[in-house]
Parts: sequence; structure tokens; C-alpha cells
Amino acid sequence: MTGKPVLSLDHATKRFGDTVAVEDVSLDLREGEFVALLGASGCGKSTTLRLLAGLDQVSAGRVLLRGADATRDTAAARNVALMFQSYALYPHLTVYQNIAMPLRLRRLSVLERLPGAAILRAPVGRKLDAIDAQVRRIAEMLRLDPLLARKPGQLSGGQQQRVALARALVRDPSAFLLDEPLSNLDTQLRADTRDEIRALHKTTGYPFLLVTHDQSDALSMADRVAVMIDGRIVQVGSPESVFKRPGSRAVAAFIGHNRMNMIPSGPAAAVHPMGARFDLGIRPEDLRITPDGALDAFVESAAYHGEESILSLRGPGDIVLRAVLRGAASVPDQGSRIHLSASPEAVHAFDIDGQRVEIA
Ligand SMILES: Nc1ncnc2c1ncn2[C@@H]1O[C@H](COP(=O)(O)OP(=O)(O)OP(=O)(O)O)[C@@H](O)[C@H]1O
Repeated sequence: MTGKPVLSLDHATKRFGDTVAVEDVSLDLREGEFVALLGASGCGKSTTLRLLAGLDQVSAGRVLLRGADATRDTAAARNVALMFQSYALYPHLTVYQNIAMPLRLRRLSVLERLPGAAILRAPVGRKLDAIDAQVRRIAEMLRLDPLLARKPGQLSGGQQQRVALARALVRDPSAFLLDEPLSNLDTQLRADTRDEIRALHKTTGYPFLLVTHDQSDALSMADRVAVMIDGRIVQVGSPESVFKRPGSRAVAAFIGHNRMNMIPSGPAAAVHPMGARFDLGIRPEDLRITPDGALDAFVESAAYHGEESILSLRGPGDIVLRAVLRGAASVPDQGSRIHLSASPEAVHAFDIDGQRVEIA
């Protein structure tokens, strides 16, 4: 990664009473990059984001802004843009007024915000002109210009989302943090908004941090994925590396639409020689039915899902396995015996502590 760090956590820990929400987390958000913080519910993602934004203070460790200690800086001084899943627009204000609001609060005094203030004093007029130019620039970028006079109630969900994005961006933030921005959206809108956020990242060049529990969002949108489990970041890497080379059993189990099969050492030797010493993981979609496959299994059930079929299997030593058959592959009968194999690069090995062992 080439860019300089813009916003960083340096060995940050956050406790709430006896609960350790975030433990010894170090993470850089660099110039122009898109990072996804991925983890299950309650693992500490939102707290991490709040620490970066300055909405919560670290219990230990530091927050850095462009390399300088910002641990005690207020949220306003860090100027980080935030977007949450509920985008809470002001319902009584127009789209234009919603987008302009952060700039009015920041640049105008209480008196200057009164209606008619611009007529009385020229400097106020100039400030309002500058705000107007900025609002129109952002509105154009997000294709909101035809909607500026509407109120939020007169917009679709996706349009409201774009207004919220515009309002967050208008302040020219140091970084843009998004907390589950897609979770309230239906499938189509979700796909569109994903594209929208990706495009926005490209156009603006701000560092983006997306907090999500959804691996598809993380893998499809980010340059780097940070996987968080129980308050710790356990692996950071490209989407491909996190998926193809999970650093631990826990990451392997978390990433992938179908949970990775774990075959204990011993029976696992049927699949790969390393299985004599290590537990082996194989994704259900990487198991193939082949007449000479070394892994015997009994078909307990087969569920047809249209594009794929999922087999529930019982393997040697009564281990439970799943296999995903794609496309036109013929589905074996319930109660039959089959033979399975996997190519060596689809086999992951884990030691007794659950850490990845390279076997290639
Ligand atoms: N203000 C608080 N007081 C006490 N405990 C808290 C507080 N905020 C968070 N926690 C606890 O810290 C842990 C991490 O919470 P956090 O909201 O960061 O998780 P998350 O990964 O964002 O979860 P979700 O995806 O469900 O939003 C949880 O156990 C939560 O109960």
C-alpha cells in the first residue's frame, strides 16, 4: 500500500466497565484507500469506528491523524465524516438545506444563521455564496441537483441515502467512515448503493472505512479487509488473500458463504498427507465428487437451491461435511455413498492453536 496513513489506531483498547469492546487494535486508514472492517455482531466494529471519529475516547493506546497524536482531539477537530445505517435527515428541511446544514453550523455564527442576515452584512453574503457553491458541487456529483427543493419525505430510499452521503461529504472530511450503510436496503438497492459508494470513493479520493458484518459487501468493495473477532483485528489483507488464505481457523470459518468443512487430523490424511498432523479445512464448493476420491461419504440429504445444490454428508469418523454442487452437476441420491476429492490448493491446514500452516 503506497498512500500515507491519514487516520490510525495505535494499540487502541476500549473498555466499558468489565467489557473489553476493542483490544489492542492497530489499523491505518491510508490516503485514497478503501478499507472494510468486517466482523460478526458485537465484535467491536462500531466502537472502533467511534474511536477513530472521536465519539468515544480510547482507554489505552493512541489515535493518530496524519501521523500526529490526535488522541485527545475532539470529533470536530478530526473532521471525520460519518455515515450510519439510519441516515436521519432533517424532515422539515429541503435537500439543499440538509446538505448545507453542516457548513452553516461550522462557518456561520448564530446571528449569521438568522433569515435575512445576508442582506444586512456583505461578509455573510460571501460566506453564503461559498456554501452555495459547495452544496451545488456535491449535489451534482451525487446527481441530486434536480431534487434540491424536495423534502426527504418526497425521496426514494436510495435518494435519501445519497442526500446523507452528500451531507457527510460537503465538509471536505479527512476520512469517511460508514457504519453498515447498506443494511436497511433491499437486494437491488443494495447492489446499486454498493456501486454508488465505490464510485464515490473513486471520485472523491477520500480514505473510506466501511464497517460491515456482510462479507459480500467487504470483499466486493474494499481494497483491504480487516477481519475483527472478539474485539481484535485478526487478519488484514486484500479481499482475495483473506478469502483464499485465511490466517486462522476462526477467519476461515467466518469468511465464505458456506461454512468451511473442518476435517480433524487423522481422517484428514485421506485428503492430503498433512492431514496426518493437522486439521484440514476445505470449502464446500471446493469438494468434488470423483470415482477415485479418497474421502468416503454418505449422502444424508441433498437440497436443491436453483443455481446450486447443497449436500449434507457424513464422512469418516462420523464427521459432518457439506458439499456444494454448481450448475449442471448431477446430484447423488440420498442414502448413497460417494467419493470426494479436492485440489491441493483448496486445502487449508490449521495447527492445534487454530493458526494457518502453509502446506503448498
Ligand atoms: N456504551 C457501551 N457501554 C457498554 N458496553 C458497550 C457500549 N458500547 C458497546 N459495548 C459493548 O462492546 C462490544 C462491542 O460493541 P460494538 O457495538 O462495537 O460491536 P459491533 O461489532 O459494532 O456490533 P453490531 O454489528 O451488532 O453493531 C459489545 O459487547 C457491546 O455490548
